[in-house]
Amino acid sequence: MTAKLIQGYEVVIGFETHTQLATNSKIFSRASTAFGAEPNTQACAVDLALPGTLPVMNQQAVACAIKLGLALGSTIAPRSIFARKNYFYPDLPKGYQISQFEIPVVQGGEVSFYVGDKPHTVRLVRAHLEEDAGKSVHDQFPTESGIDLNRAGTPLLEIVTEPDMRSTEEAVAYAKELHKIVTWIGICDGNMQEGSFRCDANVSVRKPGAPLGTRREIKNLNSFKNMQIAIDYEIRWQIDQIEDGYSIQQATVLFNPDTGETRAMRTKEDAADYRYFPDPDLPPLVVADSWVQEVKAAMPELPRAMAARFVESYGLPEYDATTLTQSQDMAAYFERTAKACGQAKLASNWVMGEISRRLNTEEIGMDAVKVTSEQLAAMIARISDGTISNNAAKQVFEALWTGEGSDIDAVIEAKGLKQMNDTGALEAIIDEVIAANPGNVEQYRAGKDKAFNALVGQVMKASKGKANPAQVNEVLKAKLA
Ligand SMILES: Nc1ncnc2c1ncn2[C@@H]1O[C@H](COP(=O)(O)OP(=O)(O)OP(=O)(O)O)[C@@H](O)[C@H]1O
Ligand SMILES: [Mg+2]
Ligand SMILES: [Mg+2]
Repeated sequence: MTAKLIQGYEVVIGFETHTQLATNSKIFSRASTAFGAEPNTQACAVDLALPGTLPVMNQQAVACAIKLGLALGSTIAPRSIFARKNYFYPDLPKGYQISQFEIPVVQGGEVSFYVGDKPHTVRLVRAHLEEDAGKSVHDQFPTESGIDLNRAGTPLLEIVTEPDMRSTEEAVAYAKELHKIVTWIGICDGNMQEGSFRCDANVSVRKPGAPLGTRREIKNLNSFKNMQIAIDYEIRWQIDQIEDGYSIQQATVLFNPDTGETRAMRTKEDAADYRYFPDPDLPPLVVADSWVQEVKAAMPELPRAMAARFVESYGLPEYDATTLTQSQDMAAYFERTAKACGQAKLASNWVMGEISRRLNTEEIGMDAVKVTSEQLAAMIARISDGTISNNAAKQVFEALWTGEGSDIDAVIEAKGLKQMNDTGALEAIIDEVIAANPGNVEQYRAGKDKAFNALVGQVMKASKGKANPAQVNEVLKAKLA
């Protein structure tokens, strides 16, 4: 792999992503995981590890891990172990976090994606189940910090990659692909603002061919935009340090969105500092193959498989298929439209074009789309049967989107958008245009294509845009021959 160098340095990036699993209750207790409750109303005795309580594994969380493993071609460990990761922090009243260390439930696998039109693959090391900690609240009280333990015990799947990424673009593309997959298979709601999908980017730089440089880990990047700014800044900062003669210290750094800079928070613990040991309260996690098969049978079709099918069965270009499978909603909408009108490429053009453009400008999702797939299909049918032109269709679409009309034929009628399909009337117009533009006619006969286009323009204008351009071409050519 040839990587782009920055000032003669190669960039190396590895990701740890904490995905909050979409379970109703916590990983080891029955407390709710709903977001936004009053502070400290959703942490029970188990989440706090009060004496006499015991954690009980949430089966749903394990099912989520199995799904991810199946989606990414990983090995699902038949037997994995929970460990205590010991550290002190005010939002961790137990003094340890239950995590998986030596034997995680998901091992290996890979994520494949495109950067532009170049395919990339990032290998996974592992994905392990763990509980989240609480939250320290620093902006509620002027002189004190608060602790909110609602998040304590929320199930997380930490997905760890090999240090396989070689640029910021690649890292962001990886994160977007992973985000797409975890939301697609329904194990995570993907809400980055609420912290459901938190990425830590481990960044180092080195001269090509040199051993790996020392990494600094940027914590909790909560938007793709911030991710890009933070990694870019971190790369520059590390190169500047090295060029100035300093060495890089392994550290955990925070990104400040207000300044666009990263700043060291603490020097990084090594695994040994956590004094990991198997949690005596939890037996090994045993996943029978029959369970894996059961989950597999219920897996939805994955985005890449779906894209391949769109190419195969609808004859779509690769680009269309990849774009349409950016989200399940969009893919489903496309497919309903294509099936209903039998014009897959036209359906794809409208979904990727007009529909996407309007969703973007109005900052709404597919769930709030204002033209139903039935309406779009009916409109496309009117384009392909020659009732309206593509241009007229834009006006129909506008009326549907704004709610001005809902029945396609009624809108076409009311706006007078019907294409002229009466050959006699069209011929009359063309005769008039030919008579009125002898100059253009002469030029066309002398071999000037431009003059022909001018005549087509005149006919379209005279028909008030209702002539069918293909038909105009045909009749005009015949008459001029
Ligand atoms: N030299 C390096 N440059 C960039 N990334 C690296 C380098 N070495 C390791 N990494 C990446 O750093 C990440 C390390 O994650 P891992 O969970 O194994 O350990 P950790 O960060 O020490 O633990 P913790 O979960 O406590 O943060 C991996 O994604 C790995 O690919
Ligand atoms: Mg980690
Ligand atoms: Mg880490």
